[in-house]
Amino acid sequence: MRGGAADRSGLIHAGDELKEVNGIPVDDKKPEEIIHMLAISQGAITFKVVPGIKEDTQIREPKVFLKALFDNDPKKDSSIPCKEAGLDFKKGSILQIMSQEDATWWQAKHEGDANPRAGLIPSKQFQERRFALRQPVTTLPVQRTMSRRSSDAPQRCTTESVSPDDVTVEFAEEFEEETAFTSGLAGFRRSFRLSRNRKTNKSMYESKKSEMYDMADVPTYEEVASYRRHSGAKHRLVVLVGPTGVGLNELKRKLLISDPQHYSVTIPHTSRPKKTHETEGVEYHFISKHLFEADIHNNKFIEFGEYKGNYYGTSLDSIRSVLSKNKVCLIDVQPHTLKHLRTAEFKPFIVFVKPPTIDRLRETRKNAKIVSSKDDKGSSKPFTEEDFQEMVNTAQMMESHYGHLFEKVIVNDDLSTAYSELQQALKRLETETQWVPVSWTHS
Ligand SMILES: Nc1ncnc2c1ncn2[C@@H]1O[C@H](COP(=O)(O)OP(=O)(O)OP(=O)(O)O)[C@@H](O)[C@H]1O
Repeated sequence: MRGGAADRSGLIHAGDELKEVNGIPVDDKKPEEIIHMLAISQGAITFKVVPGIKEDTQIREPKVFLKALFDNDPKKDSSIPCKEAGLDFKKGSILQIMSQEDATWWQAKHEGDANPRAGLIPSKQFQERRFALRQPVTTLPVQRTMSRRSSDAPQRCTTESVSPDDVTVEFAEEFEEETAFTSGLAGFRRSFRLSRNRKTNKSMYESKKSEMYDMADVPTYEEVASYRRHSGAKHRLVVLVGPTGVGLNELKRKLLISDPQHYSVTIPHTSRPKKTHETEGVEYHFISKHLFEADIHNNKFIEFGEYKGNYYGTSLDSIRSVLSKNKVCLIDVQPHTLKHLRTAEFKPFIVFVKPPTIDRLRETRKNAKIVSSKDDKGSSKPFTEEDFQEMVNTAQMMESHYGHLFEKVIVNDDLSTAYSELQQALKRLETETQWVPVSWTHS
């Protein structure tokens, strides 16, 4: 093992031929017998070896760090050659790779670990292969969202594709207007309300077919490098993800109120006519349906939906506009959108907001209201048992399919605790070094 006693001694190498152990010839012995001799010997061990060809290229190779995208418990791994030599790690652990010589078992240690001894980890290829064998092709529950769009609508706007968390975007405009607050933060109330409620048959949403392929990916490792934002550089995009009603808007609202000069949200586009009290670029960017469709075609929207025959959407340029003002841009999206945002340009910091247990939801949300999916008005109503259950189930599904993309998980039990956890995480983001995909550090 890299960093183990033999490696550190510098005297014994892979490829050496072992002739004797403690003066006992081992030419005729099986490896298990030699291992047994080693296991029962005490104190210094003497080897007689015929040196093989020395390979020391590894030492000069640059350090490689990988972020683990799955949990690994060698004790439960029946294929590992030696459980004691295995490295235990969790999703999100940063591993320093010490050897990739073996196609099946790499050697690695936890980044920053003072112990130089490496442990065995499954190689990327091996992990992918055994995961594929373990997982029979799963048939995901088919959820169809009824679309009101006309047949000539842009192709990407289809709602016929299916996914485990088949989603709908519901633009609850009336509700947004009801909850309007001070004009300085006006952008906030115009954000999309994202409804992932399967009960609804009133909403329209583009659900990219590629979402199905997300599920086919086997999350193994991602090569990462350390990154620290230098002063004056654009902020990382802050992306909140979570089930409907979990409190994404509430958390965003609190951040905006806390420091409107520092935090901001995007201004959505719409193809609906401007109302008399509205101003272009304040509530929305008002564009024609024709232009909206052209922009959809040109992939200008990160998310878009249709409501009462009008399009609403969040454009990539609206994110760029906030970031170029040197502000922290807060957005909340459907999880399948994440992969489109994971670019060197946006360097998204993805926060998963998770509901607490159902008992705690009952206690904490007694007086809270959720946007109703049962009527067209988007009016708010108290949470029901069904809402709580759905919130918990959706959260589980999101975590199991997209958990490897979340850099921070916050349980929204007590609101002020969740908020201060978020605030602290965002502070650290601006001051501390983080591990990000290596490709983000090349640009
Ligand atoms: N920790 C909490 N304790 C009590 N009430 C909360 C908590 N977090 C949020 N709420 C309340 O729950 C309701 C729904 O919150 P919010 O609108 O922020 O959810 P959301 O995730 O944005 O939902 P949607 O996706 O439907 O827009 C609001 O009334 C909010 O005040």
